[in-house]
Amino acid sequence: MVDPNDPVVLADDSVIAGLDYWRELPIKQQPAWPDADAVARASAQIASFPPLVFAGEVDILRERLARAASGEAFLLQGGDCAETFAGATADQIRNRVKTLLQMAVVLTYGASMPVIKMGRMAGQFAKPRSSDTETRGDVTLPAYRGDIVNGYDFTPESRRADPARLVEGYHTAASTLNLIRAFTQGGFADLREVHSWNKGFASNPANHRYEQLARDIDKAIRFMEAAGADFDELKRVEFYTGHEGLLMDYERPMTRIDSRTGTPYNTSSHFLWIGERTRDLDGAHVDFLSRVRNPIGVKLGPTTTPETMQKLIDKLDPNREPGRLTFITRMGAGKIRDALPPLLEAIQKTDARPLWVTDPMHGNGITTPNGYKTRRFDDVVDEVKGFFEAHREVGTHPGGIHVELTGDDVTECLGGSEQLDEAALATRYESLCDPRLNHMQSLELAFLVAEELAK
Ligand SMILES: O=C[C@H](O)[C@H](O)COP(=O)(O)O
Ligand SMILES: C=C(OP(=O)(O)O)C(=O)O
Repeated sequence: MVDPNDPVVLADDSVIAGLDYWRELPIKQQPAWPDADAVARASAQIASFPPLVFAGEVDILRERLARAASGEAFLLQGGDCAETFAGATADQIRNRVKTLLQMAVVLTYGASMPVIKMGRMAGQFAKPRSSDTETRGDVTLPAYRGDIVNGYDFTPESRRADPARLVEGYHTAASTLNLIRAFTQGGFADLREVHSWNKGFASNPANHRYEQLARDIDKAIRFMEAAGADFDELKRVEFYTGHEGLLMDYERPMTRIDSRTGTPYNTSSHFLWIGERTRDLDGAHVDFLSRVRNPIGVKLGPTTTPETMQKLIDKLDPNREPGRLTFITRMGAGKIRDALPPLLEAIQKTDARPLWVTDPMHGNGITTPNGYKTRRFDDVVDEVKGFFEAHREVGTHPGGIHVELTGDDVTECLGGSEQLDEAALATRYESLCDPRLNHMQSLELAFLVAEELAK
């Protein structure tokens, strides 16, 4: 039995109270690994690999998120529902980064507000599922839990949880992050490249609107350059990573002791969130993530009560540290206007000031008669509007948006100005789990959010 205050001796001999107490607690959504020794070997190997992100970067992000929580910045968080190993190609990573940069420009320009850019990238490999199994015809197999656990192909071999995937997950995250860093630090993300981010995407109304905005930005930059401004600072952008902190056999060995402060940081990504299915107050995920220094997000669905919210705050942010806690609401378009205001009102009566972010995707899932999991773009837009309305009503800050998106022209969500219909879903549905906004729908959403922010 582990005592929550017992010191835990880590591989590097640092001693941290309670870091492994989660092992004593109920835990959800973990794979049924067939070979415990192989998992232990894979975890030990990961523990010996270098960190993917550094504690100093994590601290800067916390400061940035604190600004968003107080209404001085806005968080844009987006990327695949489930990253795949095969999808970690230069083209796909670049398209996602370009899409996020374009959205960030639309938001920054439209709302005159700094935008914190964060990819659901370089680690979003593990998925919680509604059911442990999937049945097709008369065959039942383990559900696909993300590439870091098992394969998507519907065969017993592929669906078997394979610990070697943990190590592959680390390497895929490392190469993805390497490319992200090259794109965002090496000149590609320079604001003077604002036009080139639009290149390669199919012509559509959102792209045209973007081109117009890019021309305005260009003009402003040329004017400032002529006036002697030094734009070297524009060459690099801060870009952070985040994923669901779900798979403990990956997250625990990626947690290291910061040599500066002697405290634990999860070095798999800058930001981690706890999902709607694993945010039990007495569960393993909340306990473990309460003990790392990274900024932490928690998904809040429509049944969240003010009492639960308060307990999550006390557990995850006992010191009320600015930027530490983000609530990501995913209520559903039909529920947000009723479900969110009571939470916002309750928080106003406390000393807590979390960052509020809307996830307009996860409460709006539907399945079409032809069997596709999808979302209506109109519902996504409606939830975003409901989020802003609720904050305006209560007087709190709408601080960010969290979306599942891709830079590719997939057909996974219904609607948008291309008016994708049910038949179109069959043409390019590529997500292995939930449907993502395509490039155009993502840009359209950014324009809408910019308008809401500017109101
Ligand atoms: O992304 C979120 C969840 O992993 C996903 O919605 C679960 O989908 P399922 O209900 O098909 O398991
Ligand atoms: C599983 C997810 O969301 P939620 O926990 O809100 O269902 C997700 O964001 O991938």
